[in-house]
Amino acid sequence: MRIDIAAVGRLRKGPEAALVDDYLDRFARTGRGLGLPPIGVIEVEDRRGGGMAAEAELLLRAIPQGAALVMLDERGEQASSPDLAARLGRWRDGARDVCFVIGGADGLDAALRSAADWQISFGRMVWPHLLVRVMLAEQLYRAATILAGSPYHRV
Ligand SMILES: C[S@@+](CC[C@H](N)C(=O)[O-])C[C@H]1O[C@@H](n2cnc3c(N)ncnc32)[C@H](O)[C@@H]1O
Repeated sequence: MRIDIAAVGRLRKGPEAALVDDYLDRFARTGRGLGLPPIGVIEVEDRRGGGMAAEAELLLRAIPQGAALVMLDERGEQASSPDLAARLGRWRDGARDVCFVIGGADGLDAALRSAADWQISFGRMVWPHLLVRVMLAEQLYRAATILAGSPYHRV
């Protein structure tokens, strides 16, 4: 099984990068005992001004073939943390790769979004993609702690 975050844009050194690294490290440590691999980060950047369609093409080329696609979008399902944990456990038990996709400043191309196995929302407001990467990393760590039965997540 592979777990990746595929994102448009480069996360440069700074507070967001430090937080993402911290949560991904914590996920790797917690996940070791659960049969969950460390999370990979795939970044794409369209330098030719091709917009969302060009970004979508770059993302599709970078995303592991056959992975379950979870798109981050404000119009998606407002899932709960236990929902995410349960799905993560099922992908693991089914040895299914999974890739979480975060768009750039313009968002995710509609055609790409329609290819998603699941679209999840962190609320109806729009967040900057760098903060979404931090929140997703924390939610994936939280999901691992739920699967581990550790007290990090309070019901
Ligand atoms: C700045 S937003 C994109 C612009 C936004 N789609 C719009 O139409 O204004 C960048 C990316 O962050 C993610 N994102 C932003 N807000 C989100 C939310 N509330 N829930 C889930 N993902 C979100 C999505 O992947 C989005 O493509």
